[in-house]
Amino acid sequence: MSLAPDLTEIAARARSDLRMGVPVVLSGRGGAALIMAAETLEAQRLADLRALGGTPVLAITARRATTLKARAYDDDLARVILPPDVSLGWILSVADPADDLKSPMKGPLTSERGGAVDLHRLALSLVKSSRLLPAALVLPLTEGVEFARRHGLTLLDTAAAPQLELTSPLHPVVSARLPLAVSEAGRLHIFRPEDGGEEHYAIEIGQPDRAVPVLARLHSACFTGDLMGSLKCDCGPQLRGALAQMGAEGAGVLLYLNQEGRGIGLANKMRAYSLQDQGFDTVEANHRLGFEDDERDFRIGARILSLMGFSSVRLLTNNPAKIAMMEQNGIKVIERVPLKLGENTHNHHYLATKAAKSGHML
Ligand SMILES: Nc1nc2c(ncn2[C@@H]2O[C@H](COP(=O)(O)OP(=O)(O)OP(=O)(O)O)[C@@H](O)[C@H]2O)c(=O)[nH]1
Ligand SMILES: [Zn+2]
Repeated sequence: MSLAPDLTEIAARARSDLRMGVPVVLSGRGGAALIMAAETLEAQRLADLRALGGTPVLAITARRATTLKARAYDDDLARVILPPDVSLGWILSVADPADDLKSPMKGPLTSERGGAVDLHRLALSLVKSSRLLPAALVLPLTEGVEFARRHGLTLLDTAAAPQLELTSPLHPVVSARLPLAVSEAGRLHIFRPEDGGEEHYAIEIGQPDRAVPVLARLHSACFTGDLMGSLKCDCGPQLRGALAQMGAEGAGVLLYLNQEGRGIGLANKMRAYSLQDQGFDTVEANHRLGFEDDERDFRIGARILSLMGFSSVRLLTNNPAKIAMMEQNGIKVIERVPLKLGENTHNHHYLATKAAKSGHML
């Protein structure tokens, strides 16, 4: 055992740096690069980056590139070449679709073609998992180790692990009795990832028999719906409805997964809401921001169920992707239990879009 952080831990440090606007050095088989998140970039750091010379690019996802009509030569991402007089405002307007309709012409944007893109791809996964806008400045470096040491920057060297797994293993921390309105026999369990990231919770109702399928719900955090009573989605009524059903049956498990906004974070979800006010639906808004429809990692839910000793569930959901992910990750879905609650005039279109575009069962 070493006192030094392992790669997953260094990746977690890198995410904190990117959120603060501090650059990170990536190194791998394809060379080395200095990266910065577009969202947290400051004018002085952009000037410092320019002073280093070389040719930085702005890595964006193919989703964002489609909206911007930039060529994505690298399948899932595009490397947009910075104009010689690049400004902070230009970078932010490529990264953030907020003003796309007001000032549509950012280009024409020219994309880089050929060469290795592993580090660009890693940069985008890091900014995405930092819950920032999916856009990163990437400047190739001739040498990474000494550069990182000289500037005191985090160095993430993936040469030994090109397929770096950014989802960290989870461990139970504590559980305690929690009497609830739906059942006095409630218990709250806390699970913490090894990399110090967001904790996830499980509410166990009663004492479900591990040998039979348990009534289960994988609920993704929705600050607006769960706590504020937002009418834009159905999360609050679904959360309370699922707990009520478990209380009525006397047993169940509800996972409260901190994957706000289908995994894009609350700030990005609010960006998506602004785009929805400009006329885009929930899926289009995610795409314009540069995200996939759903960025959640449902392996987390499957792992928590396994850690709690459950191997088969009666899953409360209308989402076929959740069922597929459970099955792929070792949890048998014996039955789908529909959960249709909370439709209103504000979320009618949102629910219809989920049915039409994400295959939700009505
Ligand atoms: N990005 C984005 N996320 C949203 C939007 N509306 C709600 N959400 C998030 O979507 C998630 C809702 O997840 P779930 O309740 O698991 O819903 P689901 O995937 O439709 O599946 P079931 O409810 O099980 O059928 C929460 O994390 C919400 O914060 C939106 O317009 N955009
Ligand atoms: Zn919601």
